[in-house]
Amino acid sequence: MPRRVRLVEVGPRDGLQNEKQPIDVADKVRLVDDLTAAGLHYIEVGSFVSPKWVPQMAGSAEVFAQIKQKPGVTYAALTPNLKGLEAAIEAGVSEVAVFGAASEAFSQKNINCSIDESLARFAPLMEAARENGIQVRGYVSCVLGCPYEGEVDPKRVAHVAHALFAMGCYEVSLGDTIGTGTPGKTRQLIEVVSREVPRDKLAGHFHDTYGQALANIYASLLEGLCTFDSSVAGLGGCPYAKGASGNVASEDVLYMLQGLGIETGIDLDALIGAGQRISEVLGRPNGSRVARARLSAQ
Ligand SMILES: CC(C)(COP(=O)([O-])OP(=O)([O-])OC[C@H]1O[C@@H](n2cnc3c(N)ncnc32)[C@H](O)[C@@H]1OP(=O)([O-])[O-])[C@@H](O)C(=O)NCCC(=O)NCCSC(=O)C[C@@](C)(O)CC(=O)[O-]
Repeated sequence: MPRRVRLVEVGPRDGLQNEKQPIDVADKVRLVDDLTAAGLHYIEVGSFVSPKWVPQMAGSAEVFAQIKQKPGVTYAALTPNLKGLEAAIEAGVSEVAVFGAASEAFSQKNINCSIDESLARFAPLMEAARENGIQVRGYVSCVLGCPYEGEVDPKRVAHVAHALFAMGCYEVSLGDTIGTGTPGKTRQLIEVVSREVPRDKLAGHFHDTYGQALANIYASLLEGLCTFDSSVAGLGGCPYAKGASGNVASEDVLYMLQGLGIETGIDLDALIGAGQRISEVLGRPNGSRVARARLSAQ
């Protein structure tokens, strides 16, 4: 079991990208600033993708311009291609993420190209990122199931994860996009993928659609992973995975890690405050069970 875990907060991006209602730039900025104040060291702020595909992320450059960036904290963005990277550089972003999939059908639906084409698209992005001193993280979606193809062979995940790692992604986040994974399958997946990418270069990204996310994180901890993506108040879903609920709530992950005596450097009360504020802005119940329990006990 690791002594310290790194939490990658994806709420402002993965969480908000799926919202139907418009969200003001000021509310997004407040969310990121609240997360910084809660002690997060890595915040995925937005994405530079086609506004026709994901309209909610269209204001990402303005959000980056207005957030208060604290030294030592990484403020990252998703970029699907060179055009996205150029927009991110223009907005002063210092770390980006590329996103591929282990399923052909999901790759087509999400980024309008095959897996091989996506990897070819990432190559010039990686080169330009290197030239500009920008670190690149990689995502693989559908690692434990695909909304269009069903079961996904772990070897296919390992192939894409290895390709991303080999082209220069410093870390590869394994996305259970539709949350169908269970702890045994998660352990098996990590066992297979870690033959191609070292465990300390892998992260877990679990959606909680089937209520398995915390169990899957625990299983991943047992397998030696020590980086996890999560979303404050359990915000989110995926625009290209119908019915997918949010990422596991950051507050719930933090509570579990604290119970295991694992350090993160994050203040749970401040995080609960951030999650409650954005839930009220969105007019929806707080998706964190820990937050709901704590707030109802006040
Ligand atoms: C990848 C594309 C652009 C391909 O979309 P395309 O239509 O094949 O792209 P294209 O190169 O043919 O260009 C078409 C138009 O898009 C524009 N365009 C092209 N690139 C960009 C860009 N970067 N920023 C802004 N505009 C762009 C381009 O300029 C052109 O504009 P037009 O001439 O028609 O006016 C599109 O499919 C897209 O934007 N997809 C994004 C989908 C997305 O953001 N999904 C959610 C994130 S992934 C996720 O949530 C999963 C994850 C990471 O959390 C892990 C997990 O849980 O699984």
